[in-house]
Order: sequence, then structure tokens, then C-alpha cells
Amino acid sequence: MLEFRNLTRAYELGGERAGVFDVSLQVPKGCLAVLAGPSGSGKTTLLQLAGLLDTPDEGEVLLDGESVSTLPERARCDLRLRRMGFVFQAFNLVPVLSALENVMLPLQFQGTPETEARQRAEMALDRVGLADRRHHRPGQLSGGQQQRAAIARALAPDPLLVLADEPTASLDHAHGGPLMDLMAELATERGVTFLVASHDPAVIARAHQVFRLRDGRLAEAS
Ligand SMILES: Nc1ncnc2c1ncn2[C@@H]1O[C@H](COP(=O)(O)OP(=O)(O)OP(=O)(O)O)[C@@H](O)[C@H]1O
Repeated sequence: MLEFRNLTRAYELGGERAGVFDVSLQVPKGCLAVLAGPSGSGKTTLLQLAGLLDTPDEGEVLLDGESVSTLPERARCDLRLRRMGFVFQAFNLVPVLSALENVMLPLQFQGTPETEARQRAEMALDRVGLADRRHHRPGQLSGGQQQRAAIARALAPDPLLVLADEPTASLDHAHGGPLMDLMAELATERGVTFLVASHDPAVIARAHQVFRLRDGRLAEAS
């Protein structure tokens, strides 16, 4: 349900050409796919294209069979808000809000009524094992708990696609593995596609699909 067709996004800097070149791949619904590869291989560039935060020079991104990369900015914004969730390396929770308020935020941006937003956020926090921490602010949570709150925030609006950039990079090894177990379970259980950029072996070990990049090109898919 997520497809890249011959995606190219090139950057010219100081006479050097970098970016991603002619990348084609497909990730089915309910699959946890990992973009792996060394630093500079193009993982973040591909995530930005998938998240419609950038537009390709050539090729297209398809979501559920619909070409979305060249939609007008307003339509792309709407898709990001309603159909996509984002998880970042540094968690990116709002520090002055509780875990519950953080998870409610995207629902409120969508116009979900307060009572329903609260119920859905509570369910999402419960699913990631944070029901008893819902009134804590991010600074009162461990790194692993903050990332689970970020996953709840990404999933609460019921997205088709969750994009995660190095989600375990700020966690120690003991927390990275269980976090990825949770993501893999949620992908299957909710039928949500996860696309994760990472070079962490704990992440790659839990992937349903691995796409290895080298110098901006897809070197191997397994
Ligand atoms: N805005 C930009 N301007 C110029 N070059 C860029 C830009 N963004 C990325 N690049 C180049 O494109 C290539 C791919 O970068 P990208 O950030 O996608 O790699 P990455 O695999 O995510 O790396 P890392 O693991 O270090 O985050 C790199 O050579 C990078 O220097």
C-alpha cells in the first residue's frame, strides 16, 4: 500500500551529486519495513519523500494505489495530518503537556471533539503500556516511555502509514528491542504500514522487510 516508483531526489553540492536515485519498492499494509544503510545513504531523504515533506525530481510515491507526491500542498498537508504518523529520534513531545495531552494534540488538530479525543488518546496510551503514566509530562518519563508516548501519538489518529526516523537512537539497547517489538505488533494488529529508517541491528532484526541502501540506490531487498 506504500509504493515508491523510480524515485529520484538529487542534491548538487560543491560539484558532488547526492540524494536518492531511481528507488522502487513496495511495502504492504500491516508491514514493518526498515530502510537500512550507512550514514548518507539516503534513508532520511526517502522518509521525507514518503512523508510528503519533499517532492521527487522524478518518479512518484503511491499510497493505497494513489499517486500522492505531486498533489497540491494543501492536499499533502491534509494527508499528513489525517493518514500519517511521525516518530522521531528525539521523541519531539511537547514538554509542558502531559503524555495524554500530547497524544490528544493531533486528534484536536483534526477537529475531533474533546471527549472523543481524550478517549482515543487514553486507549492509545493503554495499548503502549502507559495508562498509569498519562498525567506525567515528558520530563517525568524515561526515554523508552517517551518514545512509547510518541508511538501512541502517531497511532491515535488511525493513520495508514507511520514514518519513523532512527526511533531507537536515543535509547539504550535494553529499551530499543522492546520498542521495536511493540511497533511490529502494532503494524500487524492495526494493519498500519511502518517505514523506519535505522542502522540499528535491533531494529533490522524485527523488520518484516529490509531495504538496504547504498549511495542513494536500493542495493538489496529482503
Ligand atoms: N538539503 C540537502 N542539501 C544537499 N545535500 C543533501 C541534503 N539533504 C541530504 N543531502 C545529501 O544526500 C545524501 C543522503 O542524505 P540522507 O540524510 O538521506 O542520508 P541518511 O542515510 O539518512 O544518513 P544518516 O544516517 O546520517 O541520517 C547525503 O550525501 C547528504 O549529504
